[in-house]
Amino acid sequence: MKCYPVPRENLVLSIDNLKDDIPEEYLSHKECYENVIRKGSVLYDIFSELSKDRKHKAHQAPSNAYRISDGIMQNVNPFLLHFALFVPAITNQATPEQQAEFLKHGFGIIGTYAQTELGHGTFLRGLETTATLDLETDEFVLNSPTLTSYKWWPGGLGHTANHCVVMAQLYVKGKCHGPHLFFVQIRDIETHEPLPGLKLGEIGAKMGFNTADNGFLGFHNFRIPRNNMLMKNSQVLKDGTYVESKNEKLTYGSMVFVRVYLLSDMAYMLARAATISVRYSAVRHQSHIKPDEPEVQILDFVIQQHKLFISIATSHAFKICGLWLWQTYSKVMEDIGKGSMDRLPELHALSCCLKTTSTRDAGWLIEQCRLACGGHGYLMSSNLPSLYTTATAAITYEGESTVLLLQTARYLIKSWKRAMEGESLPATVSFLSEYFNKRYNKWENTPKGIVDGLKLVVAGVTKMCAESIQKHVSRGQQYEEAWNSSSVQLIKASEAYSRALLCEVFWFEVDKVSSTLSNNLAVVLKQLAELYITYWALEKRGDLLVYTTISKDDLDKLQERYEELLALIRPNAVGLVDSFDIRDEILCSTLGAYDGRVYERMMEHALKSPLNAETVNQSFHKYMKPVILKHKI
Ligand SMILES: CCCCCCCCCCCCCCCCCC(=O)SCCNC(=O)CCNC(=O)[C@H](O)C(C)(C)COP(=O)(O)OP(=O)(O)OC[C@H]1O[C@@H](n2cnc3c(N)ncnc32)[C@H](O)[C@@H]1OP(=O)(O)O
Ligand SMILES: Cc1cc2nc3c(=O)[nH]c(=O)nc-3n(C[C@H](O)[C@H](O)[C@H](O)COP(=O)(O)OP(=O)(O)OC[C@H]3O[C@@H](n4cnc5c(N)ncnc54)[C@H](O)[C@@H]3O)c2cc1C
Repeated sequence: MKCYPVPRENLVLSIDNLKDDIPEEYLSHKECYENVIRKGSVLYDIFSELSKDRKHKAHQAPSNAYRISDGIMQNVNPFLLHFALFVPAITNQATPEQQAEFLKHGFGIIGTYAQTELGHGTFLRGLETTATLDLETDEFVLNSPTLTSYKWWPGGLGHTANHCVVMAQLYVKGKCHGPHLFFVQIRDIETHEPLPGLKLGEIGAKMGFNTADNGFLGFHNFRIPRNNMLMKNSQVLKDGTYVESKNEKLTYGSMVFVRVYLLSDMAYMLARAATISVRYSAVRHQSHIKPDEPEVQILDFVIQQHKLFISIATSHAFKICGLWLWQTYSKVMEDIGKGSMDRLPELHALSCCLKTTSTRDAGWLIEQCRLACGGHGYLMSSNLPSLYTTATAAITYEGESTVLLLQTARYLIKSWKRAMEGESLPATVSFLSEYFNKRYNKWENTPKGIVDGLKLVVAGVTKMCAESIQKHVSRGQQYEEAWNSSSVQLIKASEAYSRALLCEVFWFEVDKVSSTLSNNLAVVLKQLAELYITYWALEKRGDLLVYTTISKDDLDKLQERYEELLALIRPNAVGLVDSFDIRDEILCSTLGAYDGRVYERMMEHALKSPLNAETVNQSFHKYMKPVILKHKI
């Protein structure tokens, strides 16, 4: 994509529309939506101008351009779903002819991804919306047969989108073929009124994501052409013949795409939080370390470093693992294009557990960054509350975290069985065979040794799960019941697996590139990678004591090394967050701006509160005064 400034004369709306008179947090729910549409429409116009030469391609990494909207809107862009899922669903699931047809208007249509329903989000096979082929008219008839079948949650569906990709149960000649995707227009392009046969609205205020305009949608005998089913993988022919996909799970491909991408997105969210809290901790002086010396920068407290440096390290871990996972994704998609589905289960397993761990970690680490800013972190103007609610939404959307971990566990158990049967396994799980064949070394107190130890934990917990399932089966439970009985341990296996993966990929990728970097940079990157791995070894010390030969003495040495690393990173901490290179306009934080004018910015922002527009609020005269006067002696 060419990144030149768009000439103003090419834009329908003035760039001045991007400015806010009142900070977003003081607006009502409705005003907030209208405000982000005002700003979002300018951005949409700019993005479409910038993308004019960019051809939509399947499995293409998202452009970073959308980061700009993080600065323009402190909340979520209601057009996000258009870029994040609507267009990718079409490019990945539609035939080339359909893509040309559905995307011919480019940015002239605004779409969303309507899959989740009131009654089902996780269990896709349980979705109730139906798409029934009418052979006579060559159309599908869409219906929402129950209240629980209403689409519920899609971003931008409430008021913004005029099209969507809908997941519905496909019925042909009375037979259900399971969930399939359909391209559906939902609003008139000119009037924006919902089309007849649809019931459309917004689902109401949420914990965060409030400007995402999440909506509901019901269908009543709503007709679309047969060709509107996305037919790259499976087809319905004019005579009603159903042509099966090579793998029915390819329909879930758009979710895999976003799950893979979320790792990089979480790296960025965490970089923003770390930048704010590390800069603030360098500006703020409070309390003494030595009683007779001046008050210190709070960043000099080792416990503050412990709270914050893990966020810097984790952001790098996610960024590097995100690239690795993206490359894996691209390779698997290329293979699928050539007809080989061999690595699809592995990709699914990797993307499920890494999406879960990265979103969960980002959530609690952003919260930790907020707490590390004391009271001021609680202010909306710090931007940490907003970062937190946006990041934690990702723990649930695009696949609920427990559910996705159970998907990875399924793969681990299968792989364990294959190891027992002597089959060779993909590189990402080959350590299970080594464990089964008892080929493991004595504990080694190095990053590589820790990575090996974490893999032993995965293998040990996976073995325990397999035995637990077997035990329940031998006591008379069906396999699926035994699975449910063992689910606490299965989650543990998946969590351990994602931690081992993150540590391994981070360490080995940094090691690999370090020879190409300047010595200074290589040293700092390695310190961050080692900090990350040592942090997790100490956090998981219980598991390491159970499943490896680590000793108390080894753990004491690791603790010592961890504290050494904090001290080594301390002088570079501000430089490290500066190197994330996030502009103040995108950081949107009174606490974290580059110039360190924390207190001045806080006061300037406080004065923007509508309550400060007058010295006495009218509610005083209306309500307080009569009460005060009544009780006045
Ligand atoms: C300017 C540019 C801007 C660009 C912007 C980019 C920005 C990105 C940032 C992100 C922003 C996102 C915004 C918010 C979006 C939220 C959207 C949503 O939530 S949308 C809604 C999201 N909703 C969800 O995520 C719903 C979650 N639920 C699900 O995905 C499924 O129901 C399920 C996977 C849980 C089960 O499915 P089910 O059919 O019951 O399957 P079974 O369990 O019976 O397993 C049978 C076999 O299938 C296998 N397999 C399964 N899946 C896959 C796969 N994908 N593949 C391969 N294999 C798969 C499985 O391993 C097993 O294998 P085996 O063991 O037999 O060998
Ligand atoms: C901010 C936000 C934006 C969203 N945007 C979109 C969108 O654009 N488009 C869209 O289609 N959807 C969207 N969603 C919906 C989202 O994808 C679903 O909410 C999500 O997939 C979780 O499904 P659920 O709500 O059915 O949770 P549930 O599955 O009902 O989860 C409830 C509890 O049940 C547990 N549970 C469920 N099944 C199992 C199981 N098999 N084993 C063990 N435990 C289980 C879960 O772990 C959880 O604890 C969005 C959601 C949010 C919060």
